[in-house]
Amino acid sequence: MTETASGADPLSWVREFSPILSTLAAQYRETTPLSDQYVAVSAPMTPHTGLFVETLAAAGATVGVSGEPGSTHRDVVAHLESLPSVTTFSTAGMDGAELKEAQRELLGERPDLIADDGSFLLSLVHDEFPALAESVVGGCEQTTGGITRLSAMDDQDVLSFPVYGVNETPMKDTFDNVHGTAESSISNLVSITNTMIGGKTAVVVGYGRCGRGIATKLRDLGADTVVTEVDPRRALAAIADGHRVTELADAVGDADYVITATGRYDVVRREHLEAMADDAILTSIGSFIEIDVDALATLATGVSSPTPGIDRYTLPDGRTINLVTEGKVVNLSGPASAGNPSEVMDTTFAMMSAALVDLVADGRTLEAGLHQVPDRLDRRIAEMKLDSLEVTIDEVTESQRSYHREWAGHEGVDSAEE
Ligand SMILES: NC(=O)c1ccc[n+]([C@@H]2O[C@H](COP(=O)([O-])OP(=O)(O)OC[C@H]3O[C@@H](n4cnc5c(N)ncnc54)[C@H](O)[C@@H]3O)[C@@H](O)[C@H]2O)c1
Repeated sequence: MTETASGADPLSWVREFSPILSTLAAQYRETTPLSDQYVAVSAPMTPHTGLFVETLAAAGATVGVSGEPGSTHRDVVAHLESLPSVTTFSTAGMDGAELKEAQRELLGERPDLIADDGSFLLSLVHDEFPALAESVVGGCEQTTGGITRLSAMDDQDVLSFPVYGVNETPMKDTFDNVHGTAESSISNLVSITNTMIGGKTAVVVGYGRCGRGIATKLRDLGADTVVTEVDPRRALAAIADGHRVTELADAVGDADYVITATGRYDVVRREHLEAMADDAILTSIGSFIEIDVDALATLATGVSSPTPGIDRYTLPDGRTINLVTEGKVVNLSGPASAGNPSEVMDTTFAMMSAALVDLVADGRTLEAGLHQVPDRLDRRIAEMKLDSLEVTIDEVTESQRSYHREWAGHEGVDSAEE
């Protein structure tokens, strides 16, 4: 992982592309909306997360941060440790068990608010610290995988406090998941493998927000794209968008790349690995749980590392499968990975900051459970982004508003084909 020279501010580059967080930090410094709040943050320890933590500190919060395996930037940890109101609880190189212990230690600080990525802290606090969960004011979650777990917890009525689903906001949905993830995943895949996309066959597993963005951009780069799905509507959308759709077991035999984007467990399993084309490049952009790496290790007769970020597994019949970044998400776990583009993380972390401030705003009383972020916050972040781009847009007129408010007495036919 590339880091800044010792002594340099590791956030300075991303700061230049993060006008919304900078504006919010300046506003929050005046109003200190999070004074007296302890915020526990769990997120990949990248420069973007560093800026988010700085913004919370500017808002008056005391902040504790833990990262995730494979994506911790040591210089960011050192920078955050130098801030008076910030403590880091994880270090680069920690494995899953050590990280969980670090998260327990972080929860030992009795946070008022939790900002999560993957719902690791939010599920841990409910699972192991139910008394503490009762005292947490609220939380927010920025990933699809995290929202899946939180939805299950909400359905089972186990959430003890309100949580804003930042992942479900139009801004996150449209820019981060579709464009940001696709751009950063493809650019990381290309730079780690040093291969050309044009003319290759790329199998994209999962045609949700990320998968659709990735398949579309891969095709724009000249790939022959094949999509696999479990949802018939998403499969139809992929066909209508011009991709081939088939079952994964059929698709892998011709694949130059297999790219998972589901957030689901064991999506690429032994039967797929056994049928995979010789020299296929296998990677995940959704989560480290999607490829059954243990099955690959069991099948293989040997493994080598032809270049940083690639493990080449040799199968008994001589075929090889190239696993990228050990099956961990490619845009965060490669030797030089920095995650999603700064401009995208700027709006996502701005939304996370605004959601936390909203949870403790005067008079706010939200019931325990998973909540949509209020549209006013999403619009505000979008407006700030447009302002930063110096782009202006039209406004809805009063006559348009009143036409759509009135439901009786319309003349003529009001059909979709008017
Ligand atoms: N790497 C990143 O920077 C980054 C950024 C955003 C999201 N993500 C992650 O990417 C994953 C996908 O996110 P999303 O927003 O696109 O989710 P989504 O729910 O919109 O899409 C997931 C799709 O996968 C499909 N799917 C599920 N199981 C499948 C299977 N076995 N085979 C084929 N398709 C299957 C679903 O039907 C769905 O269409 C999540 O884990 C999310 O956390 C990663």
